[in-house]
Parts: sequence; structure tokens; C-alpha cells
Amino acid sequence: MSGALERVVVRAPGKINLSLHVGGVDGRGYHALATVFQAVDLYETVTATRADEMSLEITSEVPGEVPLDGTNLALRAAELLRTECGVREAAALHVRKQVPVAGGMAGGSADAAAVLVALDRLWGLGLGAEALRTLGARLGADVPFSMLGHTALGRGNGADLTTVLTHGEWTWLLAVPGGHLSTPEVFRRFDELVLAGGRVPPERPEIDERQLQALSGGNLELLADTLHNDLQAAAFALHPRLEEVVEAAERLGAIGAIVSGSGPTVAALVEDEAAARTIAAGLTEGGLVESCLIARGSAPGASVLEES
Ligand SMILES: C[C@@](CO)(OP(=O)(O)O)[C@H](O)COP(=O)(O)OP(=O)(O)OC[C@H]1O[C@@H](n2ccc(N)nc2=O)[C@H](O)[C@@H]1O
Ligand SMILES: Nc1ncnc2c1ncn2[C@@H]1O[C@H](COP(=O)(O)OP(=O)(O)O)[C@@H](O)[C@H]1O
Repeated sequence: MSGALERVVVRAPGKINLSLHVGGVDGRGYHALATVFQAVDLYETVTATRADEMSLEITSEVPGEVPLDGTNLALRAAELLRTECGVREAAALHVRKQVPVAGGMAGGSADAAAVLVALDRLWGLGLGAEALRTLGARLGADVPFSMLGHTALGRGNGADLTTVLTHGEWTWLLAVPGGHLSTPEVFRRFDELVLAGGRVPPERPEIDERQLQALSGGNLELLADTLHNDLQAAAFALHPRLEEVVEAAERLGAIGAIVSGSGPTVAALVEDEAAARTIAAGLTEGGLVESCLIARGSAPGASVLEES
């Protein structure tokens, strides 16, 4: 078989932050981070089909409004690739969403990651993983991680990645409390809280080495003990029910619970799926959350599922 591809299907995972340590701000307004990302098996699936002009269609399994215009990260990723590589061709993009929207789980970033990988194949650009991650970093600090997947340490603004060794699989109950949080707004509130507390954020934040030990040794209790998010207090301040959701998840049996990234999704570490279902039932009956999802980590990064 030869000739150009007509259709490429790629999926890319959402993520949670097992720890997120936030430092000072650089000249571009980005905070220095030391974060441990874990990709989970909730995927954004992009189908890119050759077409005369660019278009976007979204089918969502999760609630939440996503823009369909040129601000959508899927279309921005396509435009970036066309501009950078001088591509004249176009594609019809279809995105199937499983990652909660504006929930601190990088669903939009996963869309961008999947589009870059899909169009690189469809248009025969052959850019390779590293060049695609560099391009992805221009669309958002979380995009390179969605390409890499698994579990990784993120430094700089989150885009400088090193894969972390893990042993076994982790089960997460993801509680979606409803309401969205804007990432820049949460970082702004973090700055205000730091200022009000008279603290000076570290120039180069550090992760807790015990978390790496927990991951490489498959130690559930130690991982729960090292879950940490410097943005959590800011997210609590901006979302009325969020603190209650974290407390309730722990009370209902989670080994540990934390706001993922800038929130408001709460990631609760559980023993197994039965425990996850019990906690989900308790949170839902209590009217604390809009929905709950069960996910496993780590999951692979952006990968081609089909091409023809
Ligand atoms: C907080 C984190 C943790 O993984 O994830 P989310 O909660 O968004 O999923 C990320 O740092 C978000 O990454 P991402 O959502 O890609 O951010 P971007 O689009 O690049 O940046 C949006 C805005 O967030 C702020 N920002 C982002 C990253 C960073 N290291 N410092 C920042 O201050 C900046 O105000 C920036 O303009
Ligand atoms: N393809 C996309 N999917 C989701 N959100 C998108 C997308 N493109 C742009 N956005 C905008 O980005 C914001 C953040 O979305 P998302 O990536 O889902 O969450 P987060 O940054 O909290 O991880 C949303 O409020 C939405 O308006």
C-alpha cells in the first residue's frame, strides 16, 4: 500500500498532579513548578480526516462548555502546525471528550497533543516526538506531558519532563464537584495568599523524594501521605464546596484525596474499584458532586489508534 493517509485516529490521556509545588513567577508570568504528573485512562480521542478546509466537531461524555471557534486548543494546535510547517492542507477534526472540562485534568491540552500527533501523521510531516512536544509547549504548559504520558516529573513551567519509575497500577476516584476554575485565576489567588502570608515562594521548588519512593515501590500509604498541592488553598478559596469534597472523600474511605492541578476535580486514591464506588455513592448521595469517574494510572501518552 502506498500514498497519503486519509484518516488518522489518536488518543491522548488526561492527568492528575500527585504533587504540585509552586515557586516564583518568571518574566512571562509563569510560575516555576516542581510537579509529578500521572496520566490516567480517561482519553480524548481525535479523528483527523483530510478535507478542503479546517473544521471541528466535538462529542462529549462529560459536562461543560467548550468553545468551537479558533480559541479551541484543537484548532489552535492545527493552526500552529500549519504555520510552522508551511502546510496548505486542511483536516476535519472530531474530538471525543472523556476528561472533565476545565477541571484541572488537562483535557484541552490532551486535545492539542492528540491533534499535533494526528496531523503530523496525516500530513506526513515526520516531526518526531521531541519536536512535537516543543511545539506543544507553545500551546500550554501541560501539553508536552499529555504526549509523554505515564508518570513524570515536570519542572520549569511544567513542560520540562523526566519520566518517573512506577511499580503497579493506581486506582483513582475522580470527583467532579461542578463549576469550573480558571487556571490563571487560581495562580493569581495563590500569589495573593502568598503575599498575605508574608511568605517568599522558592525560586526552584522541590518535590518530596518520598513520593518517588512511593511510586517506584508501589507503596499506596506512602503515596497517599505525599499527595500535595500548593494551589489547593487558592482553589478552596475560589470554590465554595471544594474543601468539603476533599474532606468527605477521606471520611468515606479514600486513602488520600487532593485537588488536581488548579481544580476543581478532586483525585481520591483508593484501594480498588469497590472502594471507589462506595465513595462515589456517598459523595453523590450527599449532593456534593456533579459526577464521579473511576480511572487508573499510569496511562500511555498520545498514541495512534488507527490510520488508513
Ligand atoms: C495548573 C496546571 C498543573 O499541571 O494544570 P491545570 O490545572 O491547568 O490542568 C498547569 O500548570 C497549567 O498548565 P496549562 O493549563 O497548560 O497552562 P497554560 O495554558 O500554559 O497557562 C495558563 C495560565 O496559567 C498560569 N500558569 C500556568 C503554568 C505555570 N507554570 N504557571 C502559571 O502561572 C499563567 O497565568 C498562564 O497564563
Ligand atoms: N479542546 C478544548 N477542550 C477543553 N477546553 C478547552 C478546549 N479548548 C479551549 N478550552 C478552554 O480551556 C479551558 C480549560 O480547559 P481544560 O483543558 O479542560 O482544563 P484545565 O486547564 O483545568 O485542565 C476551558 O475553560 C475551555 O474554555
